[in-house]
Amino acid sequence: MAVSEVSNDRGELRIFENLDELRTDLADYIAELSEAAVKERGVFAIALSGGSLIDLMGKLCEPPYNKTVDWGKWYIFWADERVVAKNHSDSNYKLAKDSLLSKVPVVPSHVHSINDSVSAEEAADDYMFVIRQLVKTRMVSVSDISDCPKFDLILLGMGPDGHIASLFPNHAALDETDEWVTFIIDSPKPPPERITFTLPVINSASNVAIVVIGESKAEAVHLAIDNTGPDCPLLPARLVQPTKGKLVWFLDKPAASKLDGLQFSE
Ligand SMILES: O=C(O)[C@H](O)[C@@H](O)[C@H](O)[C@H](O)COP(=O)(O)O
Repeated sequence: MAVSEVSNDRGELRIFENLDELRTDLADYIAELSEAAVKERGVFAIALSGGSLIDLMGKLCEPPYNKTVDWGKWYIFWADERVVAKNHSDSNYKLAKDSLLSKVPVVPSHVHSINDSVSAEEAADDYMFVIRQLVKTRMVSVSDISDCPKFDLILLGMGPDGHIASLFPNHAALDETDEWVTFIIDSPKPPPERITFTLPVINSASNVAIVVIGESKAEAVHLAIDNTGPDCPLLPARLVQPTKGKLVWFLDKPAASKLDGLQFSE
């Protein structure tokens, strides 16, 4: 149960007393969206990120979710990936596989990780091609206002600098509007080579969740959510504004500690 739930023009904020409550609510949220998408479209297209998010999704491997979620209907993607071998400890695919995907009955052919044997540029092109094929067969929906894929859910973490996926502050990748997937070779967070969904794809999703824990992110959470002045830096996380979809923030109390005017109610 969130200690505070508020909705404003930056989406719905769910703030939790402790990580166990956050984990349970996150699992419920994902399970409910999965059920709704499977009912409506027969499949659930979900994109993951790396970092602490994957550990926070851990409850999905436990009862009741491991049995009640329709895992066979999941189509799994990455909103961003490090361009390393799939068995490398930096791989977001490996992180998700080891901690989550290997513990639930997903269909291996529905797990769409990047081609790890080519350059970052080729991996981005290749990933876009893969997504395009799945849009054609409507395993991934298409936005009715852009030609972008419309994922049922995109899950993001956020760094202390306000980056989401592999879209970093002041990086040219933030301005990419022609491609669905782009690449960078100078990530400030190692490793340097990454591919990432672009903002138009993120903002075309039906649902986007940004999951942030820890005091080191409190300032970025404030800058990404509160109505700050024009002199404040424009963080990538602030540019997450789903056009028609719904944005939900999952925060623990330390991450939420610098939000303006927050009243914690029991
Ligand atoms: O591959 C990556 O590095 C991630 O996708 C990245 O966007 C991550 O989600 C944030 O950096 C937050 O990571 P933490 O939650 O571990 O701080």
